Amino acid sequence: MSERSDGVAGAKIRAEGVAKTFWSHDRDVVALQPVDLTVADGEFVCILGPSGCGKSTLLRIVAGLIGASAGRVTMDGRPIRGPGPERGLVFQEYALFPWLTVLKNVMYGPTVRGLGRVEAEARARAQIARVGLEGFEQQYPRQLSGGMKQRVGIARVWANQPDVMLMDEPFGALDAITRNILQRDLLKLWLEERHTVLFVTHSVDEAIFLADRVVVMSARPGRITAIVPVAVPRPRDLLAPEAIALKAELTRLVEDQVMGPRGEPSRLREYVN
Ligand SMILES: Nc1ncnc2c1ncn2[C@@H]1O[C@H](COP(=O)(O)OP(=O)(O)OP(=O)(O)O)[C@@H](O)[C@H]1O
Repeated sequence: MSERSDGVAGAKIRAEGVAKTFWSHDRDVVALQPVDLTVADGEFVCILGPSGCGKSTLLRIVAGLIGASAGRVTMDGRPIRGPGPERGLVFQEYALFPWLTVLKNVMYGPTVRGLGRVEAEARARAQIARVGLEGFEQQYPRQLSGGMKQRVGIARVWANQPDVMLMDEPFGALDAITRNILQRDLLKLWLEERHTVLFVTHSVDEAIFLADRVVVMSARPGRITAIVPVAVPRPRDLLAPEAIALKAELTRLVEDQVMGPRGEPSRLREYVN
C-alpha cells in the first residue's frame, strides 16, 4: 500500500521485467517481452491488444498459473509463486462444474477453504443475489444462458473474497447486448467493493467503458506500448465526445501494432512506457 508508481495510489500488483518464452514445436516462441506494470489497490486496469500479443500470458503469470521466464510479479510486495485465493480468475470459458448446481458451484471455493456449510451457503446465496441470479440457485449450468453462466463465474470468484479479480475476456463469447449489461453490472459491483481488477480485452469500447487505465500491448512478441488513463467520468457514455476521441486514439494505437504506424504519431504516445 505504501509504494507509488505510474502516478496512481499504492501498488497492489507489480510486474517488473516480466517476460515469457514458450518452447513449442522445437522452437522458442517469445510471447512476452519484458513488461513493467503497476496496478494500484482498487484500480480497474484493462489490458488491450491484438490477438496473440501475450495478454492472457501476462494475466496467467499474475494468476500464478504459469511462471515467467524472466522478471518477477509481486502482490502487496510479496512474490507470486502460484495460484492463490486472494486472486480470483474469470475466463471466457465459463469453467463451471457442470455436475453441480449454481449454489454448489458458488459454495465450492469457500467450502474447500474450510468454511462451514451454513456459512458457505449464506455467502454463496449473497453472491448469487449480487449478480442478479436469485431464484436460479438450484439450476445446473446447462440450464443457463452464456451471460448467466458468466454471472455464476463472477459470483463464484467473489465468494472467495479475493483481493484481486483477474478477468480474461470474460464477456468475449457473449452477444453485444448481454455483454453491455454485464459490463454495467460488473462496474456497479466493482464500485461497491473496489476490488483491484486486471481485465484482458481486445475491445476498445469495453476498455474505455470499464477502465481507470488502459494498457496497450504490441503485437507478438508483446510489450507495453502505452498506458492511457481514461479521464471520462463514470457512468461513461461511449457516445460522449471525449469517449469518441479516446476511442479513435486507442484504436489507432492498437491498429498501429498490427499494421504499422500511419500519419502523425498519436498524442497518447506521451504515455508510452
Ligand atoms: N502454452 C503455450 N505454448 C506455446 N505457445 C504459447 C502458449 N501459450 C501461448 N502461446 C503463444 O504465446 C503468444 C501469446 O499468446 P496469448 O494467449 O497470451 O495471447 P493473447 O494476446 O491473449 O491472444 P488472444 O487475444 O487471441 O487470446 C501466442 O503466439 C501463443 O501462440
